[in-house]
Amino acid sequence: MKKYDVTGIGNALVDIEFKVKDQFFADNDVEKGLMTLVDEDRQNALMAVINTEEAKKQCGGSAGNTVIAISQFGGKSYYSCKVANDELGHFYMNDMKDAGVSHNLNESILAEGITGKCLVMVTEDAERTMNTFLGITETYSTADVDEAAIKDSQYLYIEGYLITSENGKQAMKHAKKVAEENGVKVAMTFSDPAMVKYFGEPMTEVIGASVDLLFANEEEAMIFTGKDNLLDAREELKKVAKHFVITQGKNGAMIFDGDTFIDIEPYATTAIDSNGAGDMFAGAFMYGVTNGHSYASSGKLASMASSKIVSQFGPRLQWHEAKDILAKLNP
Ligand SMILES: OC[C@H]1O[C@H](O)[C@H](O)[C@@H]1O
Repeated sequence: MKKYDVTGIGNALVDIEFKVKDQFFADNDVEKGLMTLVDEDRQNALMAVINTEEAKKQCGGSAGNTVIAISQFGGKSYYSCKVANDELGHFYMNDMKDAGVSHNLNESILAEGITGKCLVMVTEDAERTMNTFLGITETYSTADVDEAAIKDSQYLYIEGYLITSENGKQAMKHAKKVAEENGVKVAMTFSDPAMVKYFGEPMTEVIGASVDLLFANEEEAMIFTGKDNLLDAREELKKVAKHFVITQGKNGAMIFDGDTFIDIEPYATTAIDSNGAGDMFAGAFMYGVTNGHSYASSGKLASMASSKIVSQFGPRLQWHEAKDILAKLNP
């Protein structure tokens, strides 16, 4: 019996999420729809032109959102990450604890520096655009990987955003090696189209021979495989992942269970904010597969949960919402 269902590794970022009009991007020279890395001055300049009082502040990061989702459904998750000894670092640590996620953060060992922050800009079409200053999480390295937690988990979950630095890439490879040497399954997410567009080669290097479970959206699947249609892309993905999930937005998702493809129906909703929809899908799905559900049932749970997430502002469910969704899955 493992202590954790899933141990995640990824960037620890405090999200400052707010609504903008499309004009905001033109006025402030921001590229819509992507995650763009920025320096602290640039982020502060953007902060100066938004109404921060209307913004929502929560601990985030792609894998962070996923391990929180696992916890909210009743799973046991652990997050191996890095924040600084500053106000946002303490906020992050406490928010993770309140979300029921075990972690490697400890007040007495937080390093000096600046905690990473992500400005999440949400437009009326529910699209999310992110400008991220990584701060101290940019130094996340092999030394920060919690090997004991990985060994005591059913799955290691690797966030694709770590690929932007050499030390992040080494941490991904090291964590994967520790997992594989100890019979722990390896799951990975591409995180964002920009990660496979600009870091396709290092991403392939991290994947190595294969991963057990891969999460991608349609755009990421096609960019990574170099195919211009999903049918070809999904055939190519079989070469690098034993099982995989391709999320398809309002069209649901498809799962490859190692043998056949399973179509997952979407749940109709009015989309408000797509931030964290993929993270929620992965979290609900991994809760399912580590807690005795079939791939089809886990996919259904994930589809219900991610449709709920896009219907509201922010990447996290309320605890009672997670409970309600589970109750609908197992009436
Ligand atoms: O996937 C969404 C997450 O990615 C970014 O890292 C933000 O923190 C946001 O919460």
